[in-house]
Amino acid sequence: MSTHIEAKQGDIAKTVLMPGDPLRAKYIAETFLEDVKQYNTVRNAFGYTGNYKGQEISVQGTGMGIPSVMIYGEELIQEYGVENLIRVGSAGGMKKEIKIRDVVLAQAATTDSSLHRQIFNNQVDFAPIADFDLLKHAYDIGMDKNMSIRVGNVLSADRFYNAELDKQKLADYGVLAVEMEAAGLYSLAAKYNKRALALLTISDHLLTGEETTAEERQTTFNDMMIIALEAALRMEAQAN
Ligand SMILES: O=P(O)(O)O[C@H]1O[C@H](CO)[C@@H](O)[C@H]1O
Ligand SMILES: O=c1cc[nH]c(=O)[nH]1
Repeated sequence: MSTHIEAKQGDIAKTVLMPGDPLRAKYIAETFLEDVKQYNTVRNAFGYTGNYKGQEISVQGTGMGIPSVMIYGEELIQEYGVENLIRVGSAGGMKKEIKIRDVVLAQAATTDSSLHRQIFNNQVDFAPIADFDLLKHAYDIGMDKNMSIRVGNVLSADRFYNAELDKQKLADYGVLAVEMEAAGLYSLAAKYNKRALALLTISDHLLTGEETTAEERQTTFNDMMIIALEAALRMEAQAN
């Protein structure tokens, strides 16, 4: 048991899918996994372990924002020996080439969080990046399945509501989408020499104001979940 997770040692798999929304964790477990056991209910941050095509995989809801995802990431790595951390989140599109329902693979994560200034004592602006193997597997899987995949930089914003932020400048510099956790997850993976990737389904668009319907969200979120699960299988095959 760790501070925020009540699982016993051995209850959590080496690869964990990490949605912000705990109900998305429940949905993934119920829809895609077999022989599911729930290992966490603390703070309703639901956590499950089950089998996907014979491979043990866990799903952990992380809550919203860098502070929250870093609590779960830290405990999963430090207390439960997790190796692969795969965020499956929603994001807002920031560039006109990015369409609602696209799945963005966050190759890097820019942030307005002070996280890296604190870690590196203001010496550098650290660039948090995805694990290349995870990224390549996810890209290959998405392309093979003819899914609408985009790869690039995202913004991990500290505030969901931030009228002051110059989003146009970020878009001009190639930032594809905004979400709230990837930079923290990537930095944690770098610190502990683990692997992390954020897959993000575009649920709304900051330029057009367009939003997905609940039904569309479910179908496209499924695409992202399938990519994450299949990438997890490839990581396990690679490790063995
Ligand atoms: O859908 P999730 O994974 O929670 O991700 C996005 O949604 C939340 C904001 O509504 C933030 O956590 C953001 O990163
Ligand atoms: O953080 C987020 C997530 C989805 N959509 C947004 O606009 N921001």
